[in-house]
Amino acid sequence: TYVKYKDPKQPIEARVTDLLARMTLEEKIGQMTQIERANASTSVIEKYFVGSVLSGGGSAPSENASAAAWQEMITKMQKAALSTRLGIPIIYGIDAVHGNNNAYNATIFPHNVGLGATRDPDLVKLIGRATALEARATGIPYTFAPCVAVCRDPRWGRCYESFSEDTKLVQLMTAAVIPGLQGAPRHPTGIPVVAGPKNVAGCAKHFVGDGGTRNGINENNTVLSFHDLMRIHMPPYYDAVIKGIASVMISYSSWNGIKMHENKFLITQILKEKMRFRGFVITDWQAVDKITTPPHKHYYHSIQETIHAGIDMVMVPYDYPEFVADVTAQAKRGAIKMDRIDDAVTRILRVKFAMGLFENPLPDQSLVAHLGSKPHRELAREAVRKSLVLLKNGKGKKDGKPVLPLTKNAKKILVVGTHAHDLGLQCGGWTKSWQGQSGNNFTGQGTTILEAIKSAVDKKTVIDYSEHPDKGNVSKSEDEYDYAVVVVGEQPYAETAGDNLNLTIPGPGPEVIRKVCELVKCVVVLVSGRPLVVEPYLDTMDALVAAWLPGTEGHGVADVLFGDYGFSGKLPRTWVRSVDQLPMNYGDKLYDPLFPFGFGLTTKPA
Ligand SMILES: OC[C@@H]1[C@@H](O)[C@H](O)[C@@H](O)c2nc(-c3ccccc3)cn21
Repeated sequence: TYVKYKDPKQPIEARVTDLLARMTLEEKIGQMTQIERANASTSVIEKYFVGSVLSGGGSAPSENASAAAWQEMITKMQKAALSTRLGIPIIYGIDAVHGNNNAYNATIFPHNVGLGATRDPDLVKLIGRATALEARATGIPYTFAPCVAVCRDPRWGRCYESFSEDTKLVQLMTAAVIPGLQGAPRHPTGIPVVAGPKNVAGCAKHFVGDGGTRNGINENNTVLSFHDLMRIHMPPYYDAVIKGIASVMISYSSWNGIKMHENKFLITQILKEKMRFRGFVITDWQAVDKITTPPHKHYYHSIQETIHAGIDMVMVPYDYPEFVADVTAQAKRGAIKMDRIDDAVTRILRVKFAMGLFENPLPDQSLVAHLGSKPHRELAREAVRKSLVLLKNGKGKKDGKPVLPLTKNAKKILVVGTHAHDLGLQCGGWTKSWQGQSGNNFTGQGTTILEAIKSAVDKKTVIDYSEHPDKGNVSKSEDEYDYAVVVVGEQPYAETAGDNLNLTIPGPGPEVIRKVCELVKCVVVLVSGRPLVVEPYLDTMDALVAAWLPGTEGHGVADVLFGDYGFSGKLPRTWVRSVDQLPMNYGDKLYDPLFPFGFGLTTKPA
């Protein structure tokens, strides 16, 4: 018999309507349920009609799983979903936020703060496309990206996930990366668009005002008038909707004391009705639990509050039996309205049909070679080059001439610091694991800054490397080293673990800077997710480069240090003198930065 929803020639809305009409309450609630892969067995997927599975940060089928292993895992889950009565495919989501960063051997691109420094939307669009391809290489059709936060306080642990403090720059990058990830919309009507099997569904996050919390405290309270919220934090969502974003993730944070996850006014009236967002709204991880203190305290009621507010899909991710039972009970009692459930399921099905998931539910094995591919690494290297911001170049205590670009045929150079030869540190959080880690063998291929320097300089140049230089090996250096490259910065972090009230350069960075730069002409390369307090050491440095979190392609750092390319990056954020000035953003009346938003020295290619 003819089944309309299975017919790809039918209009999407007709397929949605037909399928919805066939669904039982259990099947509808299943579509609203997203569970973590660790508990997504075929029997659970079948029994609960699960609509979506995710990998939480670092959650992979096995240690250093290959693209094929990822695909195998997802295929198994998808076949379970396709075996259910109506055969609705699952949508598998992951945080591919700077490349497909969970996957071993993926290309790790600079985090968003570095992309903001490039001011290059065409580059960012290509990065979106490459990220989509590397996600599809592992069989994943959905990423929880882009983060379109407007980070207004660098003390926020997620500030590096934000393109900028400036709303317009965030909008520029948002409007670029979404068509990269999803494919370009044919017309700007806000209909969810995922152009083909090499694209992925995106997720603009975290709605709204995640980057505006008090003192940058993660998941805290954003205190703003409605007009300031709309002026500073809302515009990127307008661009996301116009570009056909498939989903929007709600922020853990609150606006004027109201938890975003239960804010019906902003989710339903503003995003869905005023802005005509047509995709689905998803919660953050256990965010339904977390609208109460302690979390989960009134879970039954919290479910009603959040779904009533306009939540469509819930990232449960573990308590799915309780979640499904509670939604079912409240739907049967009319405590949760059926037309709310039908709206949620309609939005989810609309995205699944729009992205061709019914026609192509299974991973495409022909794509595995794109994971960490050479062209993507070249693209990432270009992004690194364009993201570095040159903050100081010369006028040191020595002879005051520009120090950069460095000469490639020095007799002897010194490379020092914790971040000179550490792939993990240059990638930052959300890399292979949720929090990231230091070390050189966890994420597969990549080039450290030291390795890049070694391959850039003349083979006759002697390079002394010392992670922690002591007085000894630099004391007799006055005439020994042509220059030193000092690479220091932050340890990896994600979310609340990154909240930081002092923004000092972590030890032993400051002492390494002092020790080496007082004796040798030095270029300091700062690897951090945000501006740090550098004023106390600035005079001792001959040059200072903000490298942000560049990712695996360290060659991009050497490319500009040695003048193969000129420096072009511009600050996407204000560089404060001291945390006492915070919050202080471009456009504020009181604005006295060490380096202003948009600052960046340039050099000519050597
Ligand atoms: O990884 C899924 C989402 C991600 O997309 C969101 O941007 C982020 O806020 C987030 N935090 C957790 C998470 C936080 C604490 C413990 C376990 C998981 C999970 N997630």
